[in-house]
Amino acid sequence: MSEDDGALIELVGLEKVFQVRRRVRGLRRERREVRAVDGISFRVARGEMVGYIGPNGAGKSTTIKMLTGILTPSGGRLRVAGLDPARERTRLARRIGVVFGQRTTLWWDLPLRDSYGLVRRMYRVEPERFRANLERCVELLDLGPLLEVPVRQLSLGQRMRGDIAAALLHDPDVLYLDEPTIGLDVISKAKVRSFLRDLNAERGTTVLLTTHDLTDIEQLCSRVMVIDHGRLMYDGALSGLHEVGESERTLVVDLEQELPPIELEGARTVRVEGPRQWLAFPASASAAPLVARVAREYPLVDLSLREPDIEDVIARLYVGSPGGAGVG
Ligand SMILES: Nc1ncnc2c1ncn2[C@@H]1O[C@H](COP(=O)(O)OP(=O)(O)OP(=O)(O)O)[C@@H](O)[C@H]1O
Repeated sequence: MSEDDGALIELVGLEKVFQVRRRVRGLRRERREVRAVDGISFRVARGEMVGYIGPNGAGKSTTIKMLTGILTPSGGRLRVAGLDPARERTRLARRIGVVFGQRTTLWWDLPLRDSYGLVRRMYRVEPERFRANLERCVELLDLGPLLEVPVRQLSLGQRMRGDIAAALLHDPDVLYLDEPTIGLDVISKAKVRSFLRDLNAERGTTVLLTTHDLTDIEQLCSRVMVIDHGRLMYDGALSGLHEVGESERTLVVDLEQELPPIELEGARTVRVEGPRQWLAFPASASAAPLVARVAREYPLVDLSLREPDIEDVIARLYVGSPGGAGVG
């Protein structure tokens, strides 16, 4: 791959196998292989913002670690910004930024400003560029009042904003975000999301986002990849998940009086509460014939249609996979 064809990240049949030793019966040990990433291929073009989701243990972190060069793949090919991450880790570090929601890359005892100074020296960012980038991050992430505060005194939301700024001071082409909104309150989440949207729109920064919060994906990513058991289960628009997840829509009907569960072909009554009943039917089917039949055969007062909840769709997708688990 060259960077000219627009792909900034390219994986071809990527694999990572861990050898784990388990103690079995007394002192005997058994070797076991864990295929954490089991032949994954995808391309991410410059400027894309892609969600990378899956249940716990699916292989997301292992993929990200290979993309940053921390782990060496067991098989397959991998290029990021035209570089081989494991072999050219130092050169790659100048092109990527990484934010882990669960841990900070900042120095606990130092005020944010000093942490940023260290980042500048580590990445040898030119003073002018550093000043401009810092100014921009401070303004957009509301960091002004926090610059002199030691990191250990920051709230989780403040620290996360501080971490995001630290990952961007050297103008990376690619930003990996691992659970960037985990544990944040509603306002902090909104701030982080709006900053990432602006960053992507204005700078064209390519973003790969791992999250368990589907609102992050809904609000930020036009494309989502679903991984389970180290394999790519889905790669496409978030809306397309409804089709592969065999999701259902729900017709909520209010009848004139309490009645036994409605029985109609092509729908099943999933809930009855007094005169209100919930009818589930395949999301791919049209609602019109069902509505017409309910109206014809039952004393109807009102009705409404509910679209499938994306969380349900993804949970279904995981459950449908071999040995699948629930949403992590
Ligand atoms: N260093 C390691 N040694 C052995 N097995 C590992 C190692 N790192 C990860 N694994 C295993 O590889 C599989 C994938 O783990 P990974 O951390 O990539 O999943 P994940 O999708 O990031 O999960 P989570 O959402 O819980 O962070 C799991 O079965 C895990 O136990």
